[in-house]
Parts: sequence; C-alpha cells; structure tokens
Amino acid sequence: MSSYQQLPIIDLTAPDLHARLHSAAHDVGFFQLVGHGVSAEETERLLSAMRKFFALPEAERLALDNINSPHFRGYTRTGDERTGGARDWRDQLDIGAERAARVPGPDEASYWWLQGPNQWPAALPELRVAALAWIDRLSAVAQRLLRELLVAIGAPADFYDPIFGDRAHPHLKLVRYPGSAGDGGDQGVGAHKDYGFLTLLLQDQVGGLQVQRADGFFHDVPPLPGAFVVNLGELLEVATNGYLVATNHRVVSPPGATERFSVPFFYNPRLDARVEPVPFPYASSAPGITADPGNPLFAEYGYNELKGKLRAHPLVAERHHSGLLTPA
Ligand SMILES: O=C(O)CCC(=O)C(=O)O
Ligand SMILES: [Fe+2]
Repeated sequence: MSSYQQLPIIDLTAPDLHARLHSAAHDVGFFQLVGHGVSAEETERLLSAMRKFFALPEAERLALDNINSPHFRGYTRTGDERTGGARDWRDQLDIGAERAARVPGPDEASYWWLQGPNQWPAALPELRVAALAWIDRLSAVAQRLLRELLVAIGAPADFYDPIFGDRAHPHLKLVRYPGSAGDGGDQGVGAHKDYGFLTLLLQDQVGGLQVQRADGFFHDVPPLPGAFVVNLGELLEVATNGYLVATNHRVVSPPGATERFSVPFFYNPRLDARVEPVPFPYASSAPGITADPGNPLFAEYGYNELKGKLRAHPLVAERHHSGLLTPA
C-alpha cells in the first residue's frame, strides 16, 4: 500500500511511540490518534449536546451571533465565514476559555480582544458544561501529546510548559457542514493552516476532510471511529524553524443534503506567549519557516490568532475592529 493511501495511526500507549510520532509529524504532519484515554461516554456527552444545539430553532442560534461579540465568540451562520477569500459553507459555534473581557488600552496588544466571555444558548445549559469539560479534557491530552512529540524529536519535554498553564488560550468549535451549497462550489472550509500548536479533531462518519501532502495533492482523511485527527499548527512550525511544518487542510462539502459534523479543538498557548525556538538535534538542518506574504507566521501567539480571526470573520472585524485590519 502506498504511504499516501493511509495516514499514520499513532497509539499514545505504544512502546514505539516516539519513533512513530517523529515520522508521522515530520513526514506527514497529520495523523490519527488512538490510545488517548478519552472514553466513548465522554465523547457522546459532547456530541449529544452539539446535536441539540444545531437542532435549536435558527432564531435561538442567531441569538448567539458572533457579530455581537468583539471576541469572535458565538455562532457563525452558514456563508458568513471566509477562508482564502472565498465563502465557507458551514455553520459553527466558537467557544474559548471562559474569561472576562480584557479590552486592550491604547498601548496594549490588540490581541487581548480575543479574550472574553462565550455566548451560550439559554435553552441548553448542558452544552456549556459539556464544552468546558471537553476543553479541559482535551487540553490534558494535547499537553501530553506535545510533550511526547518534543521528546520524539529530541527536545526537552517541558520546554513549552511555561507558555500554557492557567492563562493558555484553548479554542473549540462545534461545526456543521449542511451539504451542498447548490451553486456548484464545494468549499466546506477552504484550505488553511491552524494557528496554534496542535489540533485534535473529532469527525463523524461522513468524510470530506482532506490534507495536503508532500506531493502537493489533497488526500482524504478517512473517518476512524474513536480516533482524533491531529494536525500540526503554525506555532510548531515556528517552534522548530520549519523542521515540522503546519499542515494545509480543507473540507469538501458533503453531497446533496448530507450533513457532516466535526469538533476541532485547538491547543493554543497564552495570547502573550512568544514562541522561542526549541533546542533539538535537528535544529541545524531545519529549513526555516514558510515565507508566504499572504500568511505571515507570528511568533507572538495572540497576533497569529488575530490574523486568522480577522480574515475569517469579516463581519465581526468590520463591526468591532475596523482599526485592526492589519495586526500591528
Ligand atoms: O471540520 C473539519 O474536519 C476541519 C475543520 C478545520 O480544519 C478548522 O475548523 O480549522
Ligand atoms: Fe483547520
């Protein structure tokens, strides 16, 4: 079987974890994670709350419209999000660490806008409980995975611990792809890289997620029950000076009226974290980070996320952040 037909499956409990993880992260940048310890019951609590959320009357979802949040939290209706300048065909609820707003003063970094309260549906109190529990649970899994990955490339396991901790900025999305947009386009979400260190994604059985591999082509990421799809974010590319590369990925809309659900969890450090290069034996052979004028990589995490949010959510950006459209 060609290496392109299947993504690596990484078992966090396997004895040869480090060798396999090194190769999966370096050669592919995408893998399926099993042996992570998150139970089917925990997952079902989240998925059941998510299904109820998307079944709410549209008016109740729109009551949480992210257009009302300068912190980019809440509900984005289908067609309001942009990737690569083109419209995505999905609706979603964006959830982050539950903290009071911190409105930046004139001399403070603009990315503090990203900190703030979530918007929750009044009719579904269990969603808040399930989503915040998921953020805690997956933060622990991602922390363990990041440490193992650092060990796998010969770096100190705890090198990035100080930029996480209790001010870390994890993010969760509950996403629905409603099927074909009916206009001949098939962009569920356009090709992009994630902004943080690691993304752990739960996808249902429908399929449509694709990853760009070294051959330049986009390859299907087939659903694997019980596994998290993991991809490397831009900060790991910054951290390793390009030895590990943030993986470009996209979702093709499901056909007809088929719905697809997914739950990406983004493991991000503090907004004011400055990602220093990690010392490791391959550092001298690292090629440097991707130079794309259309997508600069910011080592100070808050700017990297703000860059993405401003371009993905133009309605929020225009309403609340017209002065910020180019991050300082
Ligand atoms: O829905 C998916 O499978 C992927 C979503 C994604 O890549 C994202 O929201 O960053
Ligand atoms: Fe993504």
